Amino acid sequence: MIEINNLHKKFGKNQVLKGVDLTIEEGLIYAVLGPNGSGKTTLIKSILGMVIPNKGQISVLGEPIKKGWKYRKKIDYLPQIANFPPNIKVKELIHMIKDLRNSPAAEEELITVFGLEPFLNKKLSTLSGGTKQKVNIVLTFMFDSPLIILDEPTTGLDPKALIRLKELIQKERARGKTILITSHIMQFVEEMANEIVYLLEGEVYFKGSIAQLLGQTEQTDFEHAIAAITTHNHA
Ligand SMILES: Nc1ncnc2c1ncn2[C@@H]1O[C@H](COP(=O)(O)OP(=O)(O)OP(=O)(O)O)[C@@H](O)[C@H]1O
Repeated sequence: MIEINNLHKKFGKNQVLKGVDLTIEEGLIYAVLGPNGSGKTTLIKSILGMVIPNKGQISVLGEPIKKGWKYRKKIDYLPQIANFPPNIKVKELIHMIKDLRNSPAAEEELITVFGLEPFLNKKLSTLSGGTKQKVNIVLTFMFDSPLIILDEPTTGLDPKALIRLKELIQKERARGKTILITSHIMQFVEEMANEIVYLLEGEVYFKGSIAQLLGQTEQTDFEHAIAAITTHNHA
């Protein structure tokens, strides 16, 4: 699904990615983890073509992404911070994104699932952080792309919305989608991820299942295994 070879990215003197090699298989849920500033968002944005690498190759669905932007239509992306015009109403935003994508969209069920009907005629600037995030989730999941990338999707969600989000992710996975998630919420990662990708010092420091991570770090719970990851050898 995604093939990344020897990816380098620096911002000024800050060398963020120093040779990332990563294969993302179709139909699994991957969690991209790592300390603050380790380059998770930079890696995701490189896959999306929003960050241009200094070196290395990325292919999505067999096509090098340098060849053009059309592959972007195969990706649904939830950004960490979505900056939409504050004066626009929720339903206007949904229509605007549908027009821009020009792909079939199924937003109605998602609006119901996240209880957004009362907010459809409200301006974005009047919404709470969690409600804005629910709107962003609808905007991401209303399309039907084979690859879904979620940057900190749980931000601001109440427990009910979090359950709905988890159900949604599992449903999409069951339909054969590939899903890439970054999150600092280890319980969420533990519940959702089939594969862990841990970035450290610009490289993939660990890649494998949660069971492999527990074995390798000799820990019994996931949170401690993540905390202990750097004191053990490379995968
Ligand atoms: N556009 C940019 N210009 C300059 N520096 C940048 C830019 N984007 C990211 N960086 C820097 O690159 C490093 C990695 O940032 P990135 O957002 O990828 O990390 P992250 O692992 O997603 O962090 P977090 O866990 O805090 O979200 C940071 O030091 C950040 O300051």
